[in-house]
Amino acid sequence: MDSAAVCRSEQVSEVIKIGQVDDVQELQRVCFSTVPERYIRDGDDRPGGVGGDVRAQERIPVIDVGELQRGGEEELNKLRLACEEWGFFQVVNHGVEEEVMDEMEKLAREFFMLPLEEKEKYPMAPGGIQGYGHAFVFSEDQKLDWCNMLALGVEPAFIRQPKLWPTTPANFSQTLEKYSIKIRELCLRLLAHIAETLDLAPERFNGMFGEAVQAVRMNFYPPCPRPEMVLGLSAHSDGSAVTVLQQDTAFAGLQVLRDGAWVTVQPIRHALVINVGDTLEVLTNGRYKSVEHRAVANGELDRLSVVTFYAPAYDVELGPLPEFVTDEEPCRYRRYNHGEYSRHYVTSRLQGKKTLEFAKI
Ligand SMILES: COC(=O)C(/C=C/C1=C(C)CCCC1(C)C)=C/O[C@H]1C=C(C)C(=O)O1
Ligand SMILES: O=C(O)CCC(=O)C(=O)O
Ligand SMILES: [Fe+2]
Repeated sequence: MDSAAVCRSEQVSEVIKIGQVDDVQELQRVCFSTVPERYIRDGDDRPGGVGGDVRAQERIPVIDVGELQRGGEEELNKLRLACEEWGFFQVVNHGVEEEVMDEMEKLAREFFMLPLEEKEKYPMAPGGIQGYGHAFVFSEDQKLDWCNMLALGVEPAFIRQPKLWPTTPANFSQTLEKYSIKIRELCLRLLAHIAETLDLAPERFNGMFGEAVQAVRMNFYPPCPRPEMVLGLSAHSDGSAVTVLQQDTAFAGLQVLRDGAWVTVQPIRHALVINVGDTLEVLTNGRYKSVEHRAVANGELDRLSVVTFYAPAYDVELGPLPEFVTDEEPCRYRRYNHGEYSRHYVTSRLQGKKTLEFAKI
């Protein structure tokens, strides 16, 4: 693409038609003052839209995992409250070394800074889920997110598509392996503590997940000339059991829906953001709920997030655990196969919590 191209709408739509519809970094590079129509959200769907108040002052809870590991009752109570009332919290003293996090962030950033031709060596197939591109786009009239993404299956080995793992920058794959091992350990610890908050045996969740699925999605949000009109990432809940999100501290781009308003997650350097996914909502019969969240773009700054989804194996059958089904709390979700849910999730648009209707009774 010619970087000196004059910014006319025909040219922008040509960019879209020649298959670069999703590459917002290219749009930003070539034509910085214009945002193509497909990215412009309808009023209510915009960051400041009606019914979408932003409460920037509120803070999601911060949990000290070291304290949980030491058996701290107070911290466990904080975790229970965080899961019950927020579905979102940040963790500190989480055991993932800062150097490992920094290296992952650096290499992910370097990947997104590569020329488009290089990144396109790892293409996400249309309607696909792994590789570089835009997932969750299924029709021409669908609004697009102001985001580029690289998504990769990590564990178990059979979900990996090694051809989609970048060989540039050097060490990307090695670093992702190392990072994923540490994040997996954290997921195991967190699920054990979450089980404790529910008076379940610590191994209860992991014991039923089989060969758990772990996938990573790296989201890059370049600056946008009209950030008030676009979304970096559409509102959604995650299909996982838990999600671990690492974000840079440039600006606060992640927002969580709470009591009808969007609460901004203020980045804390080297903390990780954790959220309850749809799987835990089903297992706890809605006691802990997956929460809608979205990302917004910024006029001057870019933003990177590295997101790990941790979920049961595809062959696991799920439904509310008997402990959470009582006369007062009747069963709210049917039993289903998690592989089927994963398929349903990745073939649906990101649209709030709509995907979970799959499981609702
Ligand atoms: C773009 O990808 C996603 O947003 C995503 C996909 C995750 C996956 C892969 C990249 C490889 C194959 C496995 C899996 C589908 C998990 C989101 O993941 C959510 C959706 C489900 C279901 C989940 O467990 O996490
Ligand atoms: O980038 C963010 O802050 C949000 C990312 C996210 O929610 C996701 O990848 O599922
Ligand atoms: Fe998410």
